[in-house]
Amino acid sequence: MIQKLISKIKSTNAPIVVGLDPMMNYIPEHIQQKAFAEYGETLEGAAEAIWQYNKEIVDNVFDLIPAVKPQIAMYEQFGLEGLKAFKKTVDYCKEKDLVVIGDIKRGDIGSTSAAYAVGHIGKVQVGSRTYAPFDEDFVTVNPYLGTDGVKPFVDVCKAEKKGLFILVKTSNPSSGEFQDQLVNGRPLYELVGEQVARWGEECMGDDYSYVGAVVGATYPEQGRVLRRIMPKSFILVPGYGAQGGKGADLVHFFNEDGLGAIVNSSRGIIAAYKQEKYEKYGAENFGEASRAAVEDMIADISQALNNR
Ligand SMILES: O=C(O)c1cc(=O)[nH]c(=O)n1[C@@H]1O[C@H](COP(=O)(O)O)[C@@H](O)[C@H]1O
Repeated sequence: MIQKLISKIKSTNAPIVVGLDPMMNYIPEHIQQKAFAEYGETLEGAAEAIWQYNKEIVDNVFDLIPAVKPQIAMYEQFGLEGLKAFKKTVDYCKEKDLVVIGDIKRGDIGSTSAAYAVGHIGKVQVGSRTYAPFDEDFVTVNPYLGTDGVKPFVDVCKAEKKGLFILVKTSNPSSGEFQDQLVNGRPLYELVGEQVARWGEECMGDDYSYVGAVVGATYPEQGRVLRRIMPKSFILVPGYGAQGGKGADLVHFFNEDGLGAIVNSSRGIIAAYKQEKYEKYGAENFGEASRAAVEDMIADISQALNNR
C-alpha cells in the first residue's frame, strides 16, 4: 500500500490527505433537512447526512488527491449507524481509487491490538469463511503500550500489504506534557521516533517503509529532527489549516526526493464553505468550496517545497 500511496502522490503531485471528519455543525442545512425528512431526527438520519456530505466532498476532490483520512470518532459518536456511514465512506473512497487512512488511534495489549488490527486492516475468520470488516489501507496507532502493542498491527500489515502511521509527536497544545519529557537527556518523542524507525526496518517497500509516523504540523522544529531520525518512514502531518500549520512550516517534514510526508487537513477542506475566503460558493456548493480549498492547499505546499 505504501507503493500505491507514493505512486498516487506522484501522479497527483499533491502530498496531501483530506480528513473526512464530518461534524454535524459543518453539514449544510439542506443536507441535514433531506436526511431528517427521510429518516427523522434519529441516529440513522445523522448517519445519512454524514454519508451524503462525505460523498459530495469526495466527488468534488477525488481526482486531485491521493488519500483521505476518515476519523472514526466523528462516526462512532452516532453509534452503529455512524459506523455504517464510516464503512460506506471507506468503500466509496476505495471505489474512487483513493488510499484510505483509517484514523482509529488504537493500541492495547497484544491480544487486543491483534483484534483491532484484524478488524480494521486484516481479515476475521468466521467458521470456514473470512471477512475484511472495515478494510482501510492504513490505520493510525498509539504506541504507548510498547512493542507488543504495536507488533500485531505490523504482522497484519505484512500479511495484507497495508500500512501504519504511529503517533510520535502529536499536533495538540498539550502534546509536550508527556511527549517532550526528557529521558536520559532526550525528549521522549525522539525515542519513540527511533523505535518507529526500527519497527519500520523490517517492513520496507522500495524506498519507504509501510510503518510511518504521525508528527504535527504545529511542531516544525521537532519535524526537522524527526525527519532525520526516521529517514525511511512516511510522516503523516496533521495540523495544517484549522490548527494553524502553513506550507512554509512543512518543508522539513519532506526528504530531498520531495517525498516522505503527507499533510492532512480536515476542517480546512470539508468546512471550507464557512470560511470568508470561500463563502462566495455558498452552503449549496460546499463541495466546490472544498475543491478550491484543496487546490489552494496543494499550491501552498508546492510553492513552499519549490522555494526551499
Ligand atoms: O492522527 C491524526 O490524524 C492526528 C494526530 C495529531 O497529532 N493531530 C491531529 O489533529 N490528528 C487528527 O488530524 C485531524 C485534524 O483535523 P483539522 O484540525 O480539522 O485539520 C483530526 O482528525 C485529528 O484527530
